[in-house]
Parts: sequence; structure tokens; C-alpha cells
Amino acid sequence: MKHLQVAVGIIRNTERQIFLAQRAASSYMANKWEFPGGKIEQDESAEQALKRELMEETGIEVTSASAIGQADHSYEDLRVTLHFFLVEGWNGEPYGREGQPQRWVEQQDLVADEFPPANHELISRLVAGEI
Ligand SMILES: Nc1nc2c([nH]c(=O)n2[C@H]2C[C@H](O)[C@@H](COP(=O)(O)OP(=O)(O)OP(=O)(O)O)O2)c(=O)[nH]1
Ligand SMILES: [Mg+2]
Repeated sequence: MKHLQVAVGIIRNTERQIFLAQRAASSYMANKWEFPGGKIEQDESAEQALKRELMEETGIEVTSASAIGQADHSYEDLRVTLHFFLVEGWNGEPYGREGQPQRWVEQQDLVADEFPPANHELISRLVAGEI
């Protein structure tokens, strides 16, 4: 089975709101909400991929990111390992640079069912205030 390594950014502002983007109707996990991010390339570290993907997808330059864990999940035909980073420092203002819908959500109001299953455990930790 194909196995993807994915860098994922939880962009959190000083009001404890988190930036979400909606996956394209044509993509895998279509229309689910997600944390911006994407596949780690061969020659990249997870943090390098995070910085590249967040610039591509949200237009921000990440200046502070800390690794907060990983999640491994097998979908029907795809295995993913998500590398989660809490992003609390950046230059610019995040927006859906690829035209994707976006919104800021209070951390305690995140709803697991709006995300792909691989995110569910992390959402629980965020809602519980453990991160
Ligand atoms: N970015 C992101 N991907 C996630 C999350 N949860 C989750 O299961 N995934 C999965 C869905 C995708 O199959 C896989 C790869 O992420 P991606 O589709 O963002 O990868 P990418 O930006 O490199 O995609 P591409 O358009 O360049 O092909 O990770 C999440 O919260 N954020
Ligand atoms: Mg992506």
C-alpha cells in the first residue's frame, strides 16, 4: 500500500483560534476540513516540508513551529503518517492561497467529524486543552 509522510501545521493565533482550510471537492477526503500541509518530499525534513507547504497553501512564512506528535492511519487504499506541528509564529496573514475555503475556529470548538479520521485523536487533545 502507498505510504505517505505528511507535514501538517496547526496554525494558532494569540486568541487560541486555529486556521482551517477545506479540501477540494475533487481530492481524497473531499470537502473535509484540514490543517494546511502536504507530502514530505524525498530530500526534505518534516519541518522543511511544513514551511514549504504553508507558504504554498496559506502564504505565511513560518518562524516558530514545534513538533507535537504523529498519527499513523490506514485508509482503504492509502497509509498516511501525519507529522503535526504547532505553529505560533509567522510572518504574513494566512489565507486560502489555492482558492480553498478557510476559517478560524476557537480551539475548543473543533469538531472531529469535520476532519479526516487520521486527525481525530489530535482533535481530542486540542479540544481537551492538552496542547
Ligand atoms: N494537509 C493535510 N493532509 C491530511 C490531514 N489529515 C489527513 O488525513 N491528511 C491526508 C490527506 C492526504 O491524503 C494526505 C496528503 O496531504 P495533502 O493532500 O495535503 O498533500 P499535498 O498538499 O502534498 O497534495 P497535492 O495537492 O500536492 O497532491 O494527508 C490534514 O489535517 N492536513
Ligand atoms: Mg496539502
